[in-house]
Amino acid sequence: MTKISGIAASAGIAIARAFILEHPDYTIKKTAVTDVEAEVVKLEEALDKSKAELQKIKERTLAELGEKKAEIFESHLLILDDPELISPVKDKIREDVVNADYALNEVATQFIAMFENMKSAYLQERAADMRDVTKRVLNHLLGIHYVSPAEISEEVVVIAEDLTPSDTAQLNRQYVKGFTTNIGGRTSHSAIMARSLEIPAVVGTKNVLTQVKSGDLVIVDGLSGDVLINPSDAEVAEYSAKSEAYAKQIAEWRKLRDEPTVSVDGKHVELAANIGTPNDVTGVIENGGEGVGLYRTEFLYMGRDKLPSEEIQYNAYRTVLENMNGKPVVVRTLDIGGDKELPYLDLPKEMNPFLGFRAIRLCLERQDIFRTQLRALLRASVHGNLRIMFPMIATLTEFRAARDLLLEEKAKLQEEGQEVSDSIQLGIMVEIPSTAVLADQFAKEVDFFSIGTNDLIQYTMAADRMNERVSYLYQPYNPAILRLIKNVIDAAHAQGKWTGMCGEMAGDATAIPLLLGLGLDEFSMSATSILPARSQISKLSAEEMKTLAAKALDLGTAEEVVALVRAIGN
Ligand SMILES: C=C(OP(=O)(O)O)C(=O)O
Ligand SMILES: [Mg+2]
Repeated sequence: MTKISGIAASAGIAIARAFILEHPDYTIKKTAVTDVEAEVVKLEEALDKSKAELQKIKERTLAELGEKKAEIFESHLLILDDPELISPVKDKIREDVVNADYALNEVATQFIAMFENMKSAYLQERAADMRDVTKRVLNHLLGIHYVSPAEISEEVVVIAEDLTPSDTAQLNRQYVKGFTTNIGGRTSHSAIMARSLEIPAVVGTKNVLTQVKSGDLVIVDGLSGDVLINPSDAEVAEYSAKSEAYAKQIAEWRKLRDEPTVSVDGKHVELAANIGTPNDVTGVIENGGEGVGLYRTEFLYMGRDKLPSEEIQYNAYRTVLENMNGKPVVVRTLDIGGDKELPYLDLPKEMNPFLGFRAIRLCLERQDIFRTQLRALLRASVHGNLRIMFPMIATLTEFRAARDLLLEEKAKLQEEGQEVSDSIQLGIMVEIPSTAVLADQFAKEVDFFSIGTNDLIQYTMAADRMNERVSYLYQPYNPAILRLIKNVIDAAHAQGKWTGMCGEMAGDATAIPLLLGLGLDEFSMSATSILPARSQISKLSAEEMKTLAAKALDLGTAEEVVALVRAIGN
């Protein structure tokens, strides 16, 4: 057995065979061939293998997920049978005397560009199908063995260098029992999504990919951050018992589902959930969330080929508001950039994407994108208790500019006779130190703050949240961070406003006593963290935590703060 350690990113234990997920290299070279007919045969064989594969996937999808989801594979099969695509590829092989993969790639690229430039949304979407199908055939031509995360159909633990948020979104919980990666941190977006999918995960192991072979038995302990490769029978038994104990603990927490969140001395706080898609609302309700404290709308913009229309967005926002049944829902406007990319926006590569053209900076420049989202939100506002929040606000001027666009769109909608709620609270994320420092000025103009510690910590400590090499500097408990949090909470309270926190720190058992003591009003976290947090708070005294927080603010290091909190035996 080999044991390696990483960062515990999503709780739970997974025991299954390893599935190595690697993104293939599709660099294609043009080569002059001597036997063109052999290339044509190669192409035909690759087409046949692709069709057989697609047929199988289609049948499985039909049986497991229904007709609608299986349709996509039917359309892929049709593309492979389409003479308008296949004949020009064969012609090119014969006329240009070139290799099959080159000819296919050239012809398909032209079709993709043509579809992308079509006016009809239906035809634009065909570009994505064409891209997918081409890759499948190229896999056979180039001898690449690639199975996309969506196609995994047996119980596995996924092993990868890194997972993008869109890879993670494709993971099927039924088969993917856990995952572990070389890079990433607890607040990288794949880790955040693993928590909402409730898939145990360990990230940032640095070398799991070189240690594990496909088919090895792997244990991923998302509670401790350990990964065991080819464990003994005794170890498998030990971890199975640990997994059962964890399941029992969850059942115990579930009893608190419909209870309010109150400390021993009667202080109420609100425990809300972070979500990425309307589907996540089920988890929020199952886990007793008192609201949605952060709806990361950028996932609505991912996994597609173009911007989502106002209607698509309106439906998503309305679904979340209706399903939350009057409970508050904080929707954050588009926060693209950093580790969340939108290939179809074709933005230039940046040296420091986390410090670059992202979130509100992009929205204030690309007002077409921003206004569409604001309209969709305003229209949806009549279906529940909507709160709107702007991400990455660095200056009051940015907030005012964003607020003015919102007000303009509201006035336009009302002129058009559309109903818009008059009680939408408008707040900002506090994730840039300048805003945390100047919170007293912001508090006069916003309705609420939500502290985004994932970014606030990385910007305050100058330590990339995705880079495990500097993860030792990523210190939620550093007194510098605690002082910024206190500044924000006090500034809000002085103006009669509330402060929430939607960074991962809000659900962290070591941070919770301090945050309660600092007077945080709303804690927003992964849905699965809500019940443990409720249980923890019910055993704490808010008054005592006030004293604890005051002591922590006076300490010099994160380690001293952790020791102080641990000493209360929480
Ligand atoms: C919640 C936050 O936003 P995101 O993780 O999406 O950057 C944060 O920065 O704390
Ligand atoms: Mg952020």
